[in-house]
This record gives sequence, C-alpha cells and structure tokens, in this order.
Amino acid sequence: MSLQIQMLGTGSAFAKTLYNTSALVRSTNGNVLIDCGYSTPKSLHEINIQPDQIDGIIISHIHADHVGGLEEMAFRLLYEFNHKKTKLFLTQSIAAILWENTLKGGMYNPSDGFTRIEDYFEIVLIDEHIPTEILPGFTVEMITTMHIPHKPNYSLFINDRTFYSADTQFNAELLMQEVVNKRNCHTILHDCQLSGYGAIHATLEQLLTLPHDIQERIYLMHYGDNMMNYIGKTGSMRFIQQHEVLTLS
Ligand SMILES: Nc1ccn([C@@H]2O[C@@H]3COP(=O)(O)O[C@H]3[C@H]2O)c(=O)n1
Ligand SMILES: [Zn+2]
Ligand SMILES: [Zn+2]
Repeated sequence: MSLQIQMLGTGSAFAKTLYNTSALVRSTNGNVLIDCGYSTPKSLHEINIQPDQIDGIIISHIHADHVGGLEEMAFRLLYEFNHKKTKLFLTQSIAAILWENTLKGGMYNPSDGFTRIEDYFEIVLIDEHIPTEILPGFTVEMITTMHIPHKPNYSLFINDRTFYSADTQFNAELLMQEVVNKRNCHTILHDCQLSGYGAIHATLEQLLTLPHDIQERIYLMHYGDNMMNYIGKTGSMRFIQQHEVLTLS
C-alpha cells in the first residue's frame, strides 16, 4: 500500500505568505491530518478536500498554528456534514488541555448540548512512545520532544521510517542516534527557524551542523516568509513546499 504525505502548509507561526505547517497523510485507507492550524482548512479547500473526507487528526501540541483550525473543522462537520465526528488522535497530556485551554472558548455551547470535546470529535487516546495504527498501513509513534518547557509536545515517527518533527528544539542526539542510527529513517521533515536565536525551534544554523548524510534526508518546513533568501544556503537539506507530495512507502 502506498502512503503519501502532502504538505498543507510549510510556514512558521507568524508567516504571512505561507500557510501553517501541517500535513495530510493520504492512502487508499483514508486521509489523516497531522496538525490543523488556522489556515489548514483553507489549504484543504484548495486541494478540493472537504472536512468529511478527513478520517482523523493527530495533534502535536496546542499552539494556534497547529490547532487553530479545529474549531472550523468541528463546526463544519456539525453544521455542514450532518454531525459527522472525525477522530482526534491525542496523547493523554494533550487531551487534558486541548478542550479546557484552547477549544472551549469558542465551542462551549450548553444550550445545544455541546459542552465537551467528545460532543464534537471521536477522541482516540494514544500512548506516548508506543507505535499505534492510525489506519491500516499507517502507524504513528508519538515521542515527547522539547519545544516550550513544561508544555506537552510531540514529534512523530511514521511507520518507523519517517520522522516528522512538528515543532521542536534542535536535538542532535535524537536525530543522529535514534532517527538515523537506530531506525534508519529515510525521510525527515524538520522545522527550521531561518534566522535569529533558536530558543524553541531548530535553527538553520543548528541543522547545518548535522553530517551530510543526515542532511540529505531532511526536508525543511515551518520556515519564514524570507525562505527565498535561503535557497542554496541549506547545505544538503531541501525546503519542502506547500502541497508537495512525498511517497513514504
Ligand atoms: N518562548 C517563545 C514562545 C513562543 N514564541 C513564538 O510564538 C510562536 C508560537 O508558535 P510556534 O510555531 O511554536 O512558534 C512560536 C514562536 O514564533 C517564541 O518565539 N518564543
Ligand atoms: Zn508552530
Ligand atoms: Zn509551537
């Protein structure tokens, strides 16, 4: 079975010409989103995918550029698609805060009986660090990574051979030991802050310290509007672009 990942956006949180970094995993068994930022529904619309064609959504962490589109997805599934509930794949740590800290403000509607996240989505809890089948032929392992201290955050292994960083600080040991030496991932999608001090994201400068054979596996995402100024300056790493498709297996 062929598994494809299509970028719905590749921008940083404050990019104005790029959509939020999120991805659509496509297979004959279904379509699953990795993150759903505030511009993700528009990107889906541009490739003619309707909310009811999304079988599930995986959430890496609760910044708005990764979850800000969930309210639209939920409301459209409710009001335009006959209350179809899509699956929301969450670790316990994300489930504990997503409704109370993010979604409840816009979606709490007691007069119509919508008071819990379960009233909108089918919640599927997944364990950290345990490979979990999301769809037949599509397995995800969510590993804890450091983004904002004291805030739950995950990167993903897809079928053990693709690493999707979502948002994370640079971690050379993880990339060299776990991602490449142990699992021999052929594809690495990594966030990349192009300029400035990298307090919470991997910077281009840090990623350029990786050995050439690791850089060759890396596609850069979550970059700023000034990406064009860095073409040719990313070593052996490539920028992935919105709506570009990679075949993973
Ligand atoms: N300590 C922090 C926290 C947040 N930020 C910025 O806010 C954005 C939130 O979404 P993001 O994609 O994680 O990128 C973060 C930084 O731009 C930042 O630059 N420093
Ligand atoms: Zn982000
Ligand atoms: Zn973030």
